[in-house]
Amino acid sequence: MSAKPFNDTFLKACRHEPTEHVPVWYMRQAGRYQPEYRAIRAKYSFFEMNYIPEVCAEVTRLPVEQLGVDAAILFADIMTPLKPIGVDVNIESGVGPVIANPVKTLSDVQRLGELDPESHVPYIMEAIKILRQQLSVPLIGFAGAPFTLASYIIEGGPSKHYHKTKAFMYTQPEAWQALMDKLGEMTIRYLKAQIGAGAQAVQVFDSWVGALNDEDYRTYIAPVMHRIFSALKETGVPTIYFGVGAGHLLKEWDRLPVDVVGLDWRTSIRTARELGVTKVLQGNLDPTLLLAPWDMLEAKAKAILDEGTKQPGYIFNLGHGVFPDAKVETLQKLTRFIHSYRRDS
Ligand SMILES: Cc1c2[nH]c(c1CCC(=O)O)Cc1[nH]c(c(CCC(=O)O)c1C)Cc1[nH]c(c(CCC(=O)O)c1C)Cc1[nH]c(c(C)c1CCC(=O)O)C2
Repeated sequence: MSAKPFNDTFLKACRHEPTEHVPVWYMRQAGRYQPEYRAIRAKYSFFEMNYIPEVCAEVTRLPVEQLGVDAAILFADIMTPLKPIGVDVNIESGVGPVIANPVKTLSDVQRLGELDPESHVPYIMEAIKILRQQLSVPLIGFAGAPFTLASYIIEGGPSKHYHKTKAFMYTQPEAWQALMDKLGEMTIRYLKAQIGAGAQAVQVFDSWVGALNDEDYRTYIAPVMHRIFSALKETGVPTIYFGVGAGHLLKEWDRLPVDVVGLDWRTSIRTARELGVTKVLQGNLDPTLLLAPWDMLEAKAKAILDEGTKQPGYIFNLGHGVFPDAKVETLQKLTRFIHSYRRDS
């Protein structure tokens, strides 16, 4: 049991409530920039780290203890629930997810199974239960969103332009719909199971949905995202929606029953507010700035804090994940700076 009092700053911000300091956590706060992570990773494959709840919990706790952030994010991958439903995926270091049996047709979609979290990913629920005993900050669960998962399943790996994915969407509407239904249902089950096990907030990563224009987003994606966030609303646990290069979709996102919108580094908080986004905002320091001189990094972080804290309900984060070449010391210093920040007026 942790002796520290529980720090609920992050959860308060998710609920639009004022907080004494600005809560901060970092996407990819567990990863290769940490020597301790690299040492553990040297012993296991990515999914082995996932399968052993004690290892998963240790890697999840590492950045909380090392950086002093206000939330933990479960150590897993957006691909984790796809393996048990029949996607032959591997995580290759420096590449990302690689899929041996990409989906090409409706029958490929129909072959994908239904996720039963208790029997398919019991290790995830076990890791969450262990972490809830150990952590004195909230634990964020997460999942990939249907478009982003579909992009890996259809392309077979990382992609630049998502040609195959979009061609599939345009030319095989019935199969696309079936895939969205299946992945939407999987996401709901997976996140509800994480919440049932103790996750105190959930983030849905739609990293690559910015590849769609706003009309296609409305047609092909908004309905399934609506279904997911409506289903999660019943749990009362705060939800976060994040995407990269998705600034043009923010008006659509503001209509979803989601609590927090995660901004990538391209769209400023001011722009999001000017577009009329009313949700709690999370973000969005360009992660490359972690490599810049400290004075520049501090000035950019301060400018973001000045914008973000204009109203209650703001969470500091990076505008995408920490890169492997970031320094632990820089993230420690940044975290201290965020915590010491107070608005001038
Ligand atoms: C698109 C996406 C993936 N995975 C994820 C996303 C959405 C976020 C984003 O846009 O970055 C989400 C993710 N992946 C991982 C986490 C763990 C929690 C955390 O943020 O600390 C989370 C939340 C661990 C991981 N997932 C991965 C690593 C690196 C694995 C290793 O040690 O080799 C980690 C720590 C692998 C992975 N998995 C994926 C990619 C692009 C990569 C990175 C490729 C690389 O740089 O090696 C798919």
